[in-house]
Amino acid sequence: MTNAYRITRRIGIDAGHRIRLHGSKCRNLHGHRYTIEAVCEAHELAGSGEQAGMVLDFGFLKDEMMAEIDSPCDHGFIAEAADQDLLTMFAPKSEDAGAFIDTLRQAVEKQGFAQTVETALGTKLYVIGPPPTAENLARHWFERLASRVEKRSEGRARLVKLVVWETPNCSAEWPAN
Ligand SMILES: Nc1nc2c(c(=O)[nH]1)N=C([C@H](O)[C@H](O)COP(=O)(O)OP(=O)(O)OP(=O)(O)O)CN2
Repeated sequence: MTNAYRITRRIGIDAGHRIRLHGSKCRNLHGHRYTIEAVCEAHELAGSGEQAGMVLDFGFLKDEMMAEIDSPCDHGFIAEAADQDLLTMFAPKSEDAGAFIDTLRQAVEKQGFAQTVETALGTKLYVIGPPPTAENLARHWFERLASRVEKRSEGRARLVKLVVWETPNCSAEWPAN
């Protein structure tokens, strides 16, 4: 296999979550300062234009990570679609909780996630299918970001890994190789 250039861009977001079925403290509502790293590779660097000599402009990569990760999730709450009790807490008082949750689940089914600020407190809610562990978030954000990297680099670069640091000591990455 031919060698490749590799770049990494890091962003940080603050978000709340809980691991519904966790046997210990992580079933509580709590927050993390997540650090998210996107690793991109290209076999050749851009030969001309403003990205000459680059896999993908770090600034462009940041833009895409902000749009896909920061904008919907920063200072929001990340929930699992099956977490009925939690989603009921977020349901606006004016709306039937069942209908609110059904709408979120349909969006998750259709596009892999749901996002809204039409919640009881008007706060950001981001819903994914599986429990919001570091592993699942790494895979989720990888899948959301991959096509953006390809498009923004005009097909030159590909996202090869997304790493989620949930605490300064704990990270998960997708894919592992
Ligand atoms: N493999 C995983 N294990 C755990 C996850 C996870 O996403 N993947 N998540 C949690 C909890 O969300 C928890 O907040 C983090 O766990 P823990 O390391 O126990 O938390 P600390 O605050 O003790 O972390 P420090 O870095 O030691 O401060 C649990 N497990």
